[in-house]
Amino acid sequence: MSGGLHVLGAGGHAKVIVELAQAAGWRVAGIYDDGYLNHPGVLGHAVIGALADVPDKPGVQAVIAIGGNRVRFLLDRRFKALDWVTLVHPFSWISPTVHLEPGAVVMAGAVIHADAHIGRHVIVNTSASVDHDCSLGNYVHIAPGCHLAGDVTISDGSFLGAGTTVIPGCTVGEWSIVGAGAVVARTLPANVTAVGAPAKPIKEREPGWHEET
Ligand SMILES: CC(=O)SCCNC(=O)CCNC(=O)[C@H](O)C(C)(C)COP(=O)(O)OP(=O)(O)OC[C@H]1O[C@@H](n2cnc3c(N)ncnc32)[C@H](O)[C@@H]1OP(=O)(O)O
Repeated sequence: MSGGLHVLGAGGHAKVIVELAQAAGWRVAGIYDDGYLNHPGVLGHAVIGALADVPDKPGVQAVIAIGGNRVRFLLDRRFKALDWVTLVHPFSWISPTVHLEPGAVVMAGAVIHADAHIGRHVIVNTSASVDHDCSLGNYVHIAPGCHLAGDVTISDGSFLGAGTTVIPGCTVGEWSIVGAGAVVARTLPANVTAVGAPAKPIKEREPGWHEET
């Protein structure tokens, strides 16, 4: 932790990430955002440059503080050399059998049970629970208050809105969006937006939409 933590993004989510990092013992080394000019700062920390100014070198420890899954996917692809850290809030609980991939963040009040797998740059947001044997793919975001029962799979890039519940054994396909308050009671396909209880697709996107720049 000696060089401190470089934070990519300076919006509302960055406020939560900065406080999470500090609670976990990190010093903020710098915050970067393309809207850095005249930025008021993040909780007293200046925004020191654009994303292009991030020193993309081995040994530079960093986290992406942007809630949009596609943006985290693109930044992970852009910054090849950074050492992505995992951040775990001291007031969360994670089974020692859980595997967290680089860049994953776990907010206050979250609980992750045995043998869950948490992918790259995943956000397990405030007071979410992830039960035994769940698998969260890369760039997933489960918003505050989501509850995943056992053996659930959330595939790469998918977003679960606040308060979503997923029943045991269900899968959400890649790069799908589930509306706040939904109950996922059947497996959902990739690249859809689904809402309601039970959650049903209401919109569909072309596969690969998240790759477009
Ligand atoms: C700390 C943080 O803040 S983390 C961020 C947490 N953020 C969230 O939880 C936001 C979750 N987002 C939502 O639920 C959004 O409403 C989305 C993603 C489902 C909206 O998707 P869009 O494609 O923009 O849908 P749109 O707003 O056009 O709505 C389409 C229809 O679905 C309905 N709808 C939208 N959201 C929901 C929902 N959560 N549950 C039920 N119905 C919904 C709309 O009323 C609309 O119905 P209508 O066609 O009968 O008028």
